[in-house]
Amino acid sequence: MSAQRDMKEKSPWRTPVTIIIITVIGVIAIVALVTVAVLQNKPLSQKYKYGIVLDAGSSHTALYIYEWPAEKDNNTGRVEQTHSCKVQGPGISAYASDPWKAGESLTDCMHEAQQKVPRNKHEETPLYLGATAGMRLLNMENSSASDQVFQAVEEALRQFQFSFQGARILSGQEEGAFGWVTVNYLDDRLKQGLETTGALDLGGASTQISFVSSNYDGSESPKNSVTFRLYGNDYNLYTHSFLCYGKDQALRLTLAQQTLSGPVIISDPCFHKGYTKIKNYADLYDSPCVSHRKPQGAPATFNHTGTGNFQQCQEQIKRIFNFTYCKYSRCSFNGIFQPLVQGPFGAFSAYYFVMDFLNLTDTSEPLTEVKDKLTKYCATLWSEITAQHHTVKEKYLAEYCFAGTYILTLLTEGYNFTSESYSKIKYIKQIKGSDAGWTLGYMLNLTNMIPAEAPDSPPLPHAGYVSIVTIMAILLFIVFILSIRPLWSRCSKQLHIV
Ligand SMILES: Nc1ccn([C@@H]2O[C@H](COP(=O)(O)OP(=O)(O)O)[C@@H](O)[C@H]2O)c(=O)n1
Ligand SMILES: [Ca+2]
Repeated sequence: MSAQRDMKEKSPWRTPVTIIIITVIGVIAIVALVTVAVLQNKPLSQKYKYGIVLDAGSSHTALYIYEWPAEKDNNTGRVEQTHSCKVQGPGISAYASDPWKAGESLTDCMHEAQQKVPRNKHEETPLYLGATAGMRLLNMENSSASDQVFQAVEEALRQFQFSFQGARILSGQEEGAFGWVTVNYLDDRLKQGLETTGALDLGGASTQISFVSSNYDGSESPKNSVTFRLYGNDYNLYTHSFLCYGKDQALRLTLAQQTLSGPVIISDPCFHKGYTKIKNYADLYDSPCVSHRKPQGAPATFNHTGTGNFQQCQEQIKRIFNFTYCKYSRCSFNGIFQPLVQGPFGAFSAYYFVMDFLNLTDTSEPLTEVKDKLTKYCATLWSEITAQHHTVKEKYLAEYCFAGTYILTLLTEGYNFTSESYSKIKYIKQIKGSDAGWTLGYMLNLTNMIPAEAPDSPPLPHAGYVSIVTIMAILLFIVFILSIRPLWSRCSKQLHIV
């Protein structure tokens, strides 16, 4: 017994200094464990990647900068638009006779992009330019002029340090499908496999409609069908792009059918009473959408005069749609197949700009009321309109009655939206800070940022992992304190005795 006691008393564990050292080491070890566990799993939130897309539209070019977290596997982190820049001047197709100016026009926005993307990221940042209906029309009309515009634009873009990936014309199908991808990606509908939103895009020279229809398998009109496999879900998308049915070309089509006989005065119900302007026949017919209809022996100019009548304007617009032939089970117009519209829709670009200007974006309002309001707007005298909106450019201001009427006619007569399905349209400019349009979908596709299969989800989200490690560390600490408590009390007793 006494020998045993001697051994215990001589044990180094029993000296107060040792116990203090063990306690301090234990506490440091636990604090270190928690710190390492938390830091190792903390997302490296400062590291981003960037991508730049130039949307060379028929009326103007816009630059978009996108950003996404770099640490996510295969770049599957959320992509967001961080900046946009509107290029001064017209779309690149307007520089056909002066191609180098098309390249030059982009430099201001490109310099802005240089400022916005961190310098050390420039070389690795992909830069794309996609051109839409304006260049499609120029290419049809004069393909060498279109090539020269592309040459000039490419040369200008290569001057920058970004990783230039090329400039090209998007097909109408691509334009429609990528617009649909953008809207559904931003709404988080793809990742979660939710019901998708259709996309309605109204440009100046073309317009796109894209949606998933449960009773459409793509076989009836394969050229209107695009299939995607995204996050493990298959989508069979109906899409169509109507060239010449963007709002600026549709206005030409509408006016052209009123000038068939080459009159000197045109009384136009789509323009306000009191509006009158001398216009050139040559300018009106300077587009492949209408050039073949130019009246023979027409005078050089005509007097474009408004009468401000929504009903008659709608009648004029209806005449630019051909409903007489359809070789499919059902058509929208001009013999183009279209299943019945289905589900919610997002309407963006000029759909939004026009309806926002007219205060008609509230689609919970009955369609009859929307038409009543537009009837009143169109009937307002031009002098009153200009007085109410003196900051808006006259050319744009003059066209809102036409544009609003065109939108309602295209949706209800062209695409067959009913008062019920119309209420499922949302006029949108942006979703969560990113513009609705084809550019984001285009970049996501070219950078393979939407995987075909659903990514393996981690067993626990980051916050859950950190919580568990913290709880474990606290429990370990409590167990540790409890285990050294007897040693501490013995130690203090010893100190007392000493
Ligand atoms: N603030 C704005 C910006 C554009 N817009 C119109 O939106 C349309 C944009 O078309 P776009 O240039 O993208 O032409 P596409 O190549 O897509 O046919 C044009 O008709 C513009 O006039 C508008 O009404 N208000
Ligand atoms: Ca566009």
